Amino acid sequence: MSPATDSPETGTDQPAASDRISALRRRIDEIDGQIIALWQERAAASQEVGATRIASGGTRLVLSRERVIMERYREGMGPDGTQVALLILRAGRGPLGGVDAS
Ligand SMILES: O=C(O)C(=O)C[C@]1(C(=O)O)C=C[C@@H](O)C=C1
Repeated sequence: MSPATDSPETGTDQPAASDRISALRRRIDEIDGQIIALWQERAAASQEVGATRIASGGTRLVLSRERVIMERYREGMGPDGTQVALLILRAGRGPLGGVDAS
């Protein structure tokens, strides 16, 4: 670890490459922060949808809607999109999901 930062070394001794890697890492850190914030916002929205539906006598899940979402991620991200969608949907279930199997 560098003493000047909490980020690991860039892995190269070449200054130009190291500077470029550091700049790209700053952008990656920004993107990660946005992904985390969006993940949390989505999970909260999804949990409110579920709570609202249950309170009005509906079901907790709507599997046809989940299929549409999984297809959107698969189309946008390729085969890995299905796994991403499953994790996103699981986050949205939150405390409504009952016992966590993980
Ligand atoms: O769109 C809904 O009806 C939701 O409840 C939200 C959501 C989701 O996280 O996208 C969550 C559970 C449902 O099974 C389907 C979708």
